[in-house]
Amino acid sequence: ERAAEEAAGRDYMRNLNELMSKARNKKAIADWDYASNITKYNEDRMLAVALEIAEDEKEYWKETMSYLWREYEDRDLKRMFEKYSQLGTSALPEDLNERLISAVSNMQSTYAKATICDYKDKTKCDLHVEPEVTEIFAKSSDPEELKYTWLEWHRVAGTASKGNFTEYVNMDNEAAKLNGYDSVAEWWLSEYESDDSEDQFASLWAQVKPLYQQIHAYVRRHLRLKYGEKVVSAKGPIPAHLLGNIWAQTWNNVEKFTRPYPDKPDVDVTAALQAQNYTALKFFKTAEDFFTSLNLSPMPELFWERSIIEKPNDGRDMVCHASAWDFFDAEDFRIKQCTTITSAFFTTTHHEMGHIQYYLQYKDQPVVYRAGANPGFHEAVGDVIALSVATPKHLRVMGLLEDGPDDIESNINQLYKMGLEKIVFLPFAYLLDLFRYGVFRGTTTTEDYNCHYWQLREALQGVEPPAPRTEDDFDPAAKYHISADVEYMRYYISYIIQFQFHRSLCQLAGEYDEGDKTKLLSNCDIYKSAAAGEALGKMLQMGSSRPWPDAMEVLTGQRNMDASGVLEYFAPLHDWLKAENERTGEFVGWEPSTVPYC
Ligand SMILES: C=C(C[SeH])C(=O)N1CCC[C@H]1C(=O)O
Ligand SMILES: [Zn+2]
Repeated sequence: ERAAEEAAGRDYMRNLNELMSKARNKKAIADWDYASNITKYNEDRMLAVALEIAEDEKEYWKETMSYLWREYEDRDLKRMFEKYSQLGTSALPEDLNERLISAVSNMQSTYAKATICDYKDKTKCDLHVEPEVTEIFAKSSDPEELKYTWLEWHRVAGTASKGNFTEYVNMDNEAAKLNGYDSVAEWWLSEYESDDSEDQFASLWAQVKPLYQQIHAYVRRHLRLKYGEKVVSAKGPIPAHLLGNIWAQTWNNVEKFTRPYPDKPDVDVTAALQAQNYTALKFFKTAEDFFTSLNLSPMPELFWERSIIEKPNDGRDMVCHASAWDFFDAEDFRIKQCTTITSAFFTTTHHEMGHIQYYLQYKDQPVVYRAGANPGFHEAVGDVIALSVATPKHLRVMGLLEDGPDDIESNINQLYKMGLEKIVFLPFAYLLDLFRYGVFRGTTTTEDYNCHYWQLREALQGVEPPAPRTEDDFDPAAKYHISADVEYMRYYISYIIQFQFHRSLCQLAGEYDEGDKTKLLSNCDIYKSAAAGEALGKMLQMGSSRPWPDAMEVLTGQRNMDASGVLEYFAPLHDWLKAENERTGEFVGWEPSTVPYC
């Protein structure tokens, strides 16, 4: 009897995966058309398609729940039913779903259309966050210009979305409850398939916090030397507008005037890329070449035809924030990004192509399994490749860096550059969703959004706003992912596990060996390693068909996330920073901010 039931369930599931492939394809097309050309027509069509598909999914769900899948013996079949039993936002009554979709698309279009006037030329008022504001933060060292730009961007892109954000939180929490969760926080956490994910995340932070505090202290000292102690105090948090990035999430742009050994030859990768006439297309072809050097998949013809790799100059409004898209038909995969020729975008291109590679590797899975083993895995694929590309060894292979000394000082400089991207980012990524967990759970109310956000920014990141803030401001929405309802803990996890993946791949490539001090993890390049490529491909092909510890085990032999990879990679830098901060007597950590923001 049960066998017959399961056989019927198996047939049903095959059919449902086909139906869902078509539905998700239709939705992806409508979402893509809106994101790549924000017009009323495209917004209305995106909404109509989403509501139509939500109604279809409600029907499928009733049928799905009529099967006795909880008693099935076939674990795989049971897992598929379990995933489909999560209806998501389609569980909402149509009117509430419409309010949810509208609130998010209003925030998205506010963010995409937001412009500010130039500090030096107040008649030039068409500056977007990409590329103009990003470029100002990369190049300016005028504290007044940076403060003005920071305040204006947070006004036009943050404050403007406070109302829609509250509507989105209320609607999304309704959907969470209809899916059996207390709030969206628990729903997002369920993606990590452990009952103690929050504790795991906190334990990871405890492991890396000492390293972060050392690099924070070192950078604050050099910013104080540059801007003076009226602008940068000796023991307080660092003002957020001086760190080379509008969100202070990575600090690469302060590297050139804060590096440990300034007289060692340095490579300005951006200048080298521009000098060698790199184009957006060449960024993509170079990234593709790395993946094929590992015997992984090339980009399909359709990818080159349908991707948008540069900001169109037809004046349209679009979502410039880089993204990679699966159209769930096993053929159509695209990237949309407004590439500029900088080392940051060279890295981003590898990051986005990592998503596409994951889509390609799991494209033959049932559509319900076409996702990362957990959201952090999807963000880690491209970054793992970029860790090899960023090594002096690989940059020389590419002709972007002349030969130079491979001495200790150069290695510390290299680790410092990587630390400004990878260590610095950890508290930022962690706090962004600690903030939203609090909002979804109601421990942060509409009256204290901004206060709680800045309390977390000070407590974990040791940064403070460039000027007083009030609850009339809503600084969180000035970050794309908050305005676009994109979960962010995935990046925090990615920046931890990518070093576990990197270590295993380097061992497989013969580029690293724990006992061999001459093979530094930070100088490993897996380029052209078939062994590494095969192991990576095996993990990626699994998609979300198994719990993520099974996928991690396939590549690393480990079944848990831990900071051992990142701590091993940066160990020489950690030692150097501790000695340097002691030598200079720099206070490690920070005293409370004196800027009013609550
Ligand atoms: C490049 C993407 C698209 Se998935 C991105 O949003 N990233 C990649 C690094 C962290 C995060 C960010 O920009 O905030
Ligand atoms: Zn990504």
